[in-house]
Amino acid sequence: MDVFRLLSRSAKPVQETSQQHLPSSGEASNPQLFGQHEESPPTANSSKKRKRGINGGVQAAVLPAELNFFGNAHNTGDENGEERKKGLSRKDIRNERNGARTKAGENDDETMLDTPERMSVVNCKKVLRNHKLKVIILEEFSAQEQGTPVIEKAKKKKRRKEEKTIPIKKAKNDQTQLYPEPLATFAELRSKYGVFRRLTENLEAQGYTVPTEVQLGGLPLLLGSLESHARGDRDETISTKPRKATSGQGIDLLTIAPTGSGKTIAFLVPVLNALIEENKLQHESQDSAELGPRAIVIAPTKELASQIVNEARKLSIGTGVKTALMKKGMEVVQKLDVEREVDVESEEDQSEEDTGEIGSDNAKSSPKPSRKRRRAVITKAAIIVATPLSLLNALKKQDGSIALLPSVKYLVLDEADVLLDPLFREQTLSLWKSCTNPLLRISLWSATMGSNVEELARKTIDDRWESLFSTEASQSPARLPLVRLVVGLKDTAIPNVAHKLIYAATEQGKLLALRQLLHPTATPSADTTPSLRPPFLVFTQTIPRAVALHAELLYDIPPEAGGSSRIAVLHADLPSTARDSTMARFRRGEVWILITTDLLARGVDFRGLNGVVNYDVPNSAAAYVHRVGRTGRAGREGGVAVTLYTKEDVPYVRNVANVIRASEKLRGKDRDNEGEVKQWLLDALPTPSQRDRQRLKKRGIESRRPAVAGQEGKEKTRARISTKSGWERKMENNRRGAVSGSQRRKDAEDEALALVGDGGAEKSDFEGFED
Ligand SMILES: Nc1ncnc2c1ncn2[C@@H]1O[C@H](COP(=O)(O)OP(=O)(O)OP(=O)(O)O)[C@@H](O)[C@H]1O
Repeated sequence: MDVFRLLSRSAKPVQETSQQHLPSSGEASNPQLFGQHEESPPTANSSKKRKRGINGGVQAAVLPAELNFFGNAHNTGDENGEERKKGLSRKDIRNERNGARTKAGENDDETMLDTPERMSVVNCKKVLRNHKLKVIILEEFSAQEQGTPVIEKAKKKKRRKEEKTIPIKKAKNDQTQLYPEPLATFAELRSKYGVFRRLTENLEAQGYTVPTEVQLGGLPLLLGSLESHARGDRDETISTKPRKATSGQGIDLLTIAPTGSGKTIAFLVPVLNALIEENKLQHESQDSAELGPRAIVIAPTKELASQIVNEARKLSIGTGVKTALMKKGMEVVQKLDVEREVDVESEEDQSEEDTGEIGSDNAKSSPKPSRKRRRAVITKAAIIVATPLSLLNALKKQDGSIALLPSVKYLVLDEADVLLDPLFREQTLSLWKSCTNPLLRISLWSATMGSNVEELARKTIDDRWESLFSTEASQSPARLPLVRLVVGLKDTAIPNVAHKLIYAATEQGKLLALRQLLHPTATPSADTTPSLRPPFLVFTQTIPRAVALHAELLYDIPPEAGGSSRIAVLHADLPSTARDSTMARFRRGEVWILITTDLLARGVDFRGLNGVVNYDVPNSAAAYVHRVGRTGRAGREGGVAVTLYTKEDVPYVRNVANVIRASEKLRGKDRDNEGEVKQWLLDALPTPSQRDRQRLKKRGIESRRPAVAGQEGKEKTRARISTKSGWERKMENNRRGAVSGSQRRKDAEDEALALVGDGGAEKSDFEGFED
């Protein structure tokens, strides 16, 4: 069924241009965003300046075999094909490959593998550069510093400051760049890093062929030991020994990588692998629930949190590691103030608890919080995925303090910039501080990260360290370095999405423009930008606007195409079950147009999404990056991002225009006449002041905020979404007024008649006039 034809009222169906590759109809392309069409390394007489990007127009050069690690999405298939012809099963092929690199036995316990092939630093550098990966040590703690009591360190630090010598932390302009050996194939997870067989099999079962950039850069950093990463220009071979999860080595990582680039896998695999290893080391009979949760993943929305849980569960099948979504009524740790009751109750409910993990009915059926007979369902999951508030509520004790989480060794902040934004900052930092394990490893992930967030992360790591080891007697364990991994250009939208910036002048103009997008009347001719086709998301600034837009568009879809059931609205004011069901219907393809707020702007992964409409201009450049990043996931081509703007938005559109321009440059459209944002437009758009930008980020466009009590006239109605003109509204109001007036008069007359009837009770025998 052609969704577009059904949706369109156009007499002439829009013809697809040959360039249109729609993600929902086509095969997913290579999930890597950069590097596939890279030229061969420059020769002595070739220019140093090279054109990059997936559509850079550069002819794909044939790389020497030892460099061509990432063009092998097809190679892998071909090789498999060849080996299959030889009659080898997939498992045989895998074993043979693993065997070729390593002599790893069948036993998963044998995680230290033979030294596999290594890449030279020169090649590492080339590959990292081609894939636009940059790894920097933000904070490093020298060997002499390790194990020194903090008081001494502080004294030393003070002395250094006084002497104006090199501080412990390297100065910003003196950061050390790392060149970790990139992960060429997922098979290397096992052969080079000793990742557990079951985990790699689960990964393989998802059908991924090549690692994305963030995976090829991030996984070696998190799975290998830092000493193994080549530094600077030393051309040495690189050791990639698997690190023992419990040894406390490793790094804290801050990752900035494009939307849809597979960050979830990049943070889940190392955590799961470490937990499987810990499970193996634990005494078999020991109840894992006694340990408490060992990893916490924090995400800003319930939708993203449950998506991470699904991903983690798929990866951990058969590994014994449980993941739970934090839900109301679920307990994470035993809090002292409810301890006695918990002990009694938890014993009573032992059988129930055995199945008691996230999503199970146990969580739902947990009793309503009654202070006296509180029945705590303490989760046995090793990984808890939660929004900041849901976890904080579960940790809150009766006296208002927060219970500690000493068992947690891995803390992951997904969408870290928003979690450390004022909206969530206090909650996130409280949770971070409650993780008191000295071996805690933290990783922060997002597609956008301001320097203030980076600074806050560094400060929190420092403060936490000093508060944990502030006594002279305490000997601090080895301090972990803080590393930053950047993929592509920081704070830029993905290059595989086509952007459209449409001036609609007024609110009514926007509605007309959106209807025009839904039902185009003309065949796109010269315009090479693919048209918007369902399924797509529509973002509004506020919940009332999302609700109003939904009401306005509800009957725009013809009944033969499914009618109003094809369009839905999702926002934070809806009950949890309604949110879940709308998400499920959208994922199943039953809903084609989903109107929402920034609730779905971050992290949520809809694989076949064709487009995003910014009905209201996003509040910041970062918000734009995340909203449009809901399409074009995992390298899929054909996604479209449409932004409508009115004259009220003009002062702020530059933010968006700059992001579009940078993303088109990344795509190779850097000449003025090729891109959506022409130079004349950029010149004409005003640059918002810092204050304006901050105000916009905090409050959005003022006129679109819901009316508050006391607002009159135009102020009150400006946020309204409707195609009706003011005059039509007035006439409608007059009509409504007239109808209700006449109704009132009729009611009054009826009342009067009734009174007359009552008053004449004594005349009840009146039987009419005689003739
Ligand atoms: N190596 C891979 N090959 C193909 N697809 C992949 C690969 N890794 C992840 N994916 C898919 O890419 C999509 C995006 O992944 P994910 O949600 O982790 O992105 P993200 O980087 O977290 O995005 P965002 O910044 O929007 O949160 C998912 O559908 C995932 O299944």
